[in-house]
Amino acid sequence: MSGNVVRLHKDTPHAPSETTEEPPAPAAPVAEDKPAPARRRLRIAELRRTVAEAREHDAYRVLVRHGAYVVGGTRVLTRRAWDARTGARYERMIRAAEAAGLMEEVKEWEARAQTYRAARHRRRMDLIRTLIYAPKAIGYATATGAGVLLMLGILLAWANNDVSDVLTPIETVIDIVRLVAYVGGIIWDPLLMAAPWLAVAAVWGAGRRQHTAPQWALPASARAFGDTITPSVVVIAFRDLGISPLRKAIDGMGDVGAAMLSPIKIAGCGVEVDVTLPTGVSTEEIQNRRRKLAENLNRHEHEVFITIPPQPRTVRLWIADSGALDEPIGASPLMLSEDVTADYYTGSAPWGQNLRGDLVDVSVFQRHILLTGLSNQGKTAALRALALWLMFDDTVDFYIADLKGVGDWRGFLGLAQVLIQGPTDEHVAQATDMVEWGVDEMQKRIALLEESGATDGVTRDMARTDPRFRPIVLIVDEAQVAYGCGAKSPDGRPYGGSKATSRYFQAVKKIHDQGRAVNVTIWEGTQDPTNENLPKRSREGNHIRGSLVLGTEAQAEMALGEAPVKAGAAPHKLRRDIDRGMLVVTGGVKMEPGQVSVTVRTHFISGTDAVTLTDRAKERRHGVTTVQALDVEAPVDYLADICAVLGEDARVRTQEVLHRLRTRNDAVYAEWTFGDLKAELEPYDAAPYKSDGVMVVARDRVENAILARLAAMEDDDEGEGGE
Ligand SMILES: Nc1ncnc2c1ncn2[C@@H]1O[C@H](COP(=O)(O)OP(=O)(O)OP(=O)(O)O)[C@@H](O)[C@H]1O
Repeated sequence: MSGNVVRLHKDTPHAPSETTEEPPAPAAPVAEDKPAPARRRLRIAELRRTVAEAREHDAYRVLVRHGAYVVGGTRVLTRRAWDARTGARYERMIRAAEAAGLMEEVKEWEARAQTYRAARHRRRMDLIRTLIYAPKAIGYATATGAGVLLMLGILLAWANNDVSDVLTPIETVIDIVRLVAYVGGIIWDPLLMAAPWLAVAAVWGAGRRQHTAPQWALPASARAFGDTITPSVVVIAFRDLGISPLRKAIDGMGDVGAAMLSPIKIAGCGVEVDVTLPTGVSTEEIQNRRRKLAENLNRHEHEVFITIPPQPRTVRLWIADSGALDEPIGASPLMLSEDVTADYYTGSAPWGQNLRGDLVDVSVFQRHILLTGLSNQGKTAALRALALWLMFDDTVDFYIADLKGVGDWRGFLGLAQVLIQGPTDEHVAQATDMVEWGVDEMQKRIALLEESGATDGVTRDMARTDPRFRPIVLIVDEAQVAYGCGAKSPDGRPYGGSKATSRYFQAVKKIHDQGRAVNVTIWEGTQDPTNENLPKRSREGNHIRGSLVLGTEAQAEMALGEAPVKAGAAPHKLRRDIDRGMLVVTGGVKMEPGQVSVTVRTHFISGTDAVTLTDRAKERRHGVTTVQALDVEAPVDYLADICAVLGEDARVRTQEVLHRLRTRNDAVYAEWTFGDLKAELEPYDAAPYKSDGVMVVARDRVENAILARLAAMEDDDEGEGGE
């Protein structure tokens, strides 16, 4: 049997040019089958595997370790010697300062280098002068020495009365020189032979002290060294980030790379350090390589936080001690004392700890709050923790709508004025009614404040003594249910959405706009934000925005705003299900100048503990009857009422229209005047006009107005968002 074997790759080793019946050699059948690049990749992979296996062998590691100590130690000592004899050190410092953009330091090091060079020049000139005068000086010294020895000899001869003693001192010196030469002759050879070994021992010692071997070859104790965050660990982590200008700059700095770093400070269960970046490297590039940086620092990604401090071209790293973030934080201070008190105006709620381990208190005074996060990560618990503190100020009233309704807020029964619990459209309608009530209350208060002529808004004293100004906190948990509700109220307006007619959204917006100053605030908890379930305008009306873990950076921007996320706030980098209760917060908490967000590990107050606390607060409040179901009134539709009272008449006098409206709904229309009627109809081009000398309302115009309104609502339904 015969056949032609066609080789597609001519560079295949041993490719036969002729017909062959031999089967391929069994030694490398797979490799031979593959094209050259694939074979090369295969070989590289094999090589890597071999190297990795070799690293497992102790003997190989010892060999590499000690070899690297010698090579590295030689490098270290050579550099030291070179530094000691030349201006290289100054040059390096100048390059480091230049790379870090520290121009003041550049000038300082240039001045030092100049001083060093001038001193060296002086020393060299002195040496040359010495060499010129050396023969003469040696001559003088020899003659003087010989003269002194001769004088000594003469004195000796005189003392001993023996003329031969004149030469004794000179002979003694000659004997000593001979002895030294003899001893030198004996030890010179062994010294010559031992010298290389002594040199090797010296460089080996230097290499060992500096850990110049690769990490894998180091003994375990020295390898653990990598867990400690030292300046060189940080510098090497940055150098190996894979950013070329950064690597070049750090290489250029040599062993003074630490000039980029501020002192490394202990901060809670980790350390904090500011790193000034060389020119050409942006803070954003560093943020984008968080995982790699963390790995270079021997940490998990979640253990390294990168923020942007106010100084330009600087990143601030907070690096957790390995595993420290997985340790729970202590119980809430609310659980530790039975005498907790709260003050809406002057106090702040104990919420948790920041990463430095400092307590984080949040002031909720006249602040709207928005907490977001993926489901089941601790949003309700974090929001509830604030209410569980504030309820100890018994001048504060709570109006709560829990649109999940599984009992998370049950403890507030008998404490809150209103507690709506449930996820249906009916519950959304009630929640909307509750928030709209908040708007009415807010407007009443604004009018009252205006009338009173108060100049400092609602003072603490007013809030405590005048029930009309008691702080009101409206809480809507799972607010995405309200924003996403498709149901409409009887007047045709939707509860949900973000349109001009959306009832829940509009009510929240009004409270965001004006509620703060009159002690009407709203706190919302929402899940998994999107533009649909949390409109932009609603997000931005809040003073405190906090986010638990989220899926994407885009969501993080929705939750917290673009600026904090750009500055390093990263709820999307938290770990789902592991970092439960960990919140990235903007506003309301103490921050350093220029800081825009704080990562807070919140204390967890379980449902049972929450009930213990609410029971305690209820005792102090003496029985509040909580309304659990609002009798939602169908909002009045004026246009529809006017149309109805016109009946079959084509035109009806305004006086008659007002009379018929009163008959239809006296509670609403008893006080209506011609002005009210005109104000209602004018925007629809259906205002009363004069006909045969009397003011009338035309039925066709009112009907057209209703049709136009209906069409506008349908357009709204079809259109997008319209925030
Ligand atoms: N601060 C915290 N520390 C540790 N674990 C927490 C913390 N807060 C909440 N958890 C855990 O997370 C679980 C869910 O909490 P919570 O009900 O507040 O989440 P959620 O985000 O409101 O959920 P959903 O959106 O589905 O209603 C709790 O049962 C608790 O086990």
